Parts: sequence; structure tokens; C-alpha cells
Amino acid sequence: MTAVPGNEKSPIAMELARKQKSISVAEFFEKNRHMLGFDSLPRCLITCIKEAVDNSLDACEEASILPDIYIRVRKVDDRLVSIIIEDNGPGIQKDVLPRVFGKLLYGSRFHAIRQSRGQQGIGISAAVLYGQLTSGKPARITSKIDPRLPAYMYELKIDTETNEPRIISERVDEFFTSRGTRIELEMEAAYVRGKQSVLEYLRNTAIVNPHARITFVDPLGEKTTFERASDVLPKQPVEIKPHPRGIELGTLIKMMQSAEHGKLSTFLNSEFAKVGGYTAENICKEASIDPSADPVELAKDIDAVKRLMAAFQKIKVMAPPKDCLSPITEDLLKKGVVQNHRVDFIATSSRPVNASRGNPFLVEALIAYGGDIQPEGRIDIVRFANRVPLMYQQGACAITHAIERINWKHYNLEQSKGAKLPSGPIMIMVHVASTNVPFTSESKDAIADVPELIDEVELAVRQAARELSRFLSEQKKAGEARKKIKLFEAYTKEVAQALEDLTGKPASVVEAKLTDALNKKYAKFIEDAALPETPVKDGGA
Ligand SMILES: Nc1ncnc2c1ncn2[C@@H]1O[C@H](COP(=O)(O)OP(=O)(O)OP(=O)(O)O)[C@@H](O)[C@H]1O
Repeated sequence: MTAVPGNEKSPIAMELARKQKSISVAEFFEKNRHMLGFDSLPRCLITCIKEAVDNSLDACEEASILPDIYIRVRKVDDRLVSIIIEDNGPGIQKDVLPRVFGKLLYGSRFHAIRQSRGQQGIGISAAVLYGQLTSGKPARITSKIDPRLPAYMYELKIDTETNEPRIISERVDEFFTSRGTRIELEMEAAYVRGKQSVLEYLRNTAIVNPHARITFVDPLGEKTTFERASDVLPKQPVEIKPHPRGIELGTLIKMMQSAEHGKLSTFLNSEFAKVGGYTAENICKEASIDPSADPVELAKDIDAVKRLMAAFQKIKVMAPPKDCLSPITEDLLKKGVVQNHRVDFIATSSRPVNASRGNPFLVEALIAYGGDIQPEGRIDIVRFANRVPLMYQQGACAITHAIERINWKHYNLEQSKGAKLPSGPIMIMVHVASTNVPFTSESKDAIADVPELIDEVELAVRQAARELSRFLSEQKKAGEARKKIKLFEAYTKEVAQALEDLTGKPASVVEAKLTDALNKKYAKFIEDAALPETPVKDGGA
């Protein structure tokens, strides 16, 4: 028998082996912070504020509290800015607080199948890491979990070698009177105005979170408050089991390996959403597997697992439950837009729940046209994932790709030859709500081109676009009719006079009859012409 090789040594291999060492996740992101959205200086500011605001909104909703969030940005010097984000949420327990802010990949949402803004457990600790890296200063966090209890304050940094929090100081804070959490960071960043700015991010956040009040104070001390458009909290999404549709092989094997039920049919029935006893039996039959087979043993047979996967696609399983998702709803989407814009036309659509990789998702879309929307005639695409505005990488996002698949000429819009997008005073807004949004990277800028998802976005946008198409075609007809009316009116007097000469009937009578005939023929358009300049035409859903 030949000995298994492994103990041989060579100087080069030994040298290389000496250099091998594990890397802490904090060290990795310290070197690759662009992956988390920390690249340009304006963007670093948005990323930090976004991470904190997303967490505040998540925490408030989980605790059934109407969010009241305060954000302040101040210039420290030419290079540094300080930021404060304060919420009225449930606060954070003292024993977990240092790890929430001082440890990457630590959070409460990674394992839950339920819609939330946070998914990875990276966001806020990455902001702390960026702050300490560029300013050398610790983050200061103050939190209070009960108005009757004192607030406590921590100053902390992340030890990048161990990915553990390093507490610099801690004390009770008697001045922090209300319940909630305040984060103070200092960092290298730049405050800018325009489309990709903190203010724009907050404006869009307010549109899709109409139940939140958001107050922002900019570096010049100017205060902007986005008031609530609704006093009703969105329904709290419930945690669910994975849906069999689109589940991945590795995930299924992992689930089977840790199955607590001795029978495959019981395992299917208890570990998946919408799989009842009857459906479980049918799946086993389709996969030619004994329903009483042990899932742990079966996990070792890759062919059997593949057959099971195929059966998941073949056997009809009811659509995933909707209560794990929190759609904005068409009404509130419209309300949010109309509160911020003057529009000539608005239509919304919403798709039924679908599933991708075992995760339920749904798509909502809105199209607004005319008024103060993009007066220069360039389309505006506004993207949201789980009620969070996506500000960067529009070109790499499944939402944009779905819009680009549509031939917009069919919808009465202009689209130049070879152009991927239509032109016109149009805004297309899309919200993807999912228990796990498939982002292209950890910075959560763009949604990956997952086929089921891109199809649903396209269907939702097309649905609203059909309403727009009808409106534009009516507008075109009305425009033509108005032209005719004007032309007719310009010559009525002359025509009446000519008819008086020909027929002997008084011109005034003929003119009145002609005007009457005109009014009858174009009644609808004459009414439209009398409407105010920019009526909101609600296309409905
Ligand atoms: N303001 C807050 N109030 C209450 N809990 C909070 C607050 N901020 C953060 N947390 C808690 O800290 C955890 C970690 O937050 P972090 O931003 O690092 O990750 P996440 O939001 O779960 O995921 P992601 O990395 O995708 O943003 C959250 O899961 C939440 O439980």
C-alpha cells in the first residue's frame, strides 16, 4: 500500500505555508471598504447615514413605534464631518450594544425569513469602522430602552484583528431623556447637493416610508422636515419558512441534514411554507422517494435530492404567503409622489407574491408623467428595495434592465433608435419587497438579474405603462381636436358672412349654429381645454 503523501517538504512550499494566516472579516473590509459603499467622499456620508436610518426604521417598526428620526451633519474642518442620527426606537440592550456597533457580521436579521431593510449584520459596524479609520475617533452610542431607566453611553472602536468591540469609555448619560438610540460619528466625507445627496436619499426614504417623520439639519444649519403622510404603521411582516419554489440545492441539503423529523413527508410539511400533508405526499411520489425515508440519510444521495428539487417545480404548491412582506401599497406610493411633485398623470401596479431561491418577493410600480417631473424630458428611474432607496449603480440593476427590455414606442412614448430607455417627462418608480433581496454586492446598490424577479418587474411596469399609453393617446387626440377647434373658430365669422351672402340667412344666426355644432362635436375636448393647466389624471391600477 502506498503511503498517502503529505509530509514531504520543499523550501518554497514551507515559505508559503509560513505566510498562510486567517483574515478577520473586519480586516478584510478595512482594506476593501469600497465593497460596502465607501468609495467617494459624498457617498461615504450617504452610506453611513443610510445604514443608521435603515436600522432606526427597522427597529421602530419591529417595536410598533411610529418612527421619528433626527439627522444632523456638521463640518468639523476641511476634511472631516460629524454626524448624529437619533431615533425614538426601542433602544438596544446594554449587553449587546458593543457588539452591534463593534463587530461586523453581527445582527438580528440574517437568519430570519421576513422582509427587513437590514439583512447582513454589517451596515452600522462598517460605518463605525470607516469613521475610526478616517478620523481616528471612536463612535459614540447612547441608548435608552425605557424612559424610567437611565441611558448609557459607550465610546467604542472595532479591533480589526479580532473583529471585536474595543470599549474606550462608558457611562450613564443623564441628559438623554427619551427612549431610543443616538449614534455620533466623525469621518472623512463631503456634503453635496443634487440627485445623489443625503437630502435626496431622505426625500425618497420619506416617500416609501410615509409613516415616518424625518428631520434633517444640513451643515449650514438649514432644517428640512419630512412630515408623516400616514399615522398608520405598516403591517409588521411575520417570519416564515422557506418556500420550495426556487430553493437551491445546497440550502435543501443543509436543511435535510439538520432535519429533526424521521420522515421525509413530515419534514417537507413542517419545514416549508405552503406544503401541506397532501402536497408533501405528491412531491415524494413525483420524486419516486418513499415518504417515510429519513431526510438525514437521504441528504447523502445527491440524485434523490435533485429529484426532490425537480418535484418542487412540477407539483403545484400554493403561492408563498404575503404576510412576510410589507408592500408600500399603491395608494401610499401615489400619496408619497403627489406630496412631493406636481404631475399630469400617475398610475400604479402591484404584482402577486412570487418566490425566488425560496424567498417570497413582490413588485410594486408607479409611473408619473408631466407636471414638474423631469421637465427636460429625461426619464427618471427611482428604485427601492425593502423600502430603501437605491442611489447608485442604476445601470447594473435588474430594475433598470427590466425597463430596458420594454419597447416604449408601443406605449406612445418616444424612444430614439438604439436607445435603451424612452425619453419624456416621465418617472418610473419600482419597489421590490423580499425576504432576501438578491443584491449584486454587500453595498446593496443594485439588484441582481434573477430571472423570476426581472420578469415580475417588467410585468409590473408594463401594467402601469398601459394606463400611461391610454392617457397619452387621449392627450394626442385632444391636442389634434384643439387645433381643429382653433382653426374653425378663426374662420367662423368669415364663413357665417359668406353663408349669409349665399343663403340670405343672417350671419349672427349662422355663426351661432356653427358654434353650436362645433361645441357638440368636440364637447369632450372643449371641457378638457377648460380644465386647469395640470390636472392629475389618475390612471388607477
Ligand atoms: N437604532 C437601532 N435600534 C435598535 N436596534 C438596532 C439599531 N441599530 C442597529 N440595531 C441592531 O443591530 C443589528 C446590526 O445592525 P447592522 O446595521 O450592523 O446590520 P443589519 O441592519 O442587521 O444588516 P445590514 O448589514 O444588511 O444593514 C441589527 O440587526 C439590529 O438588531
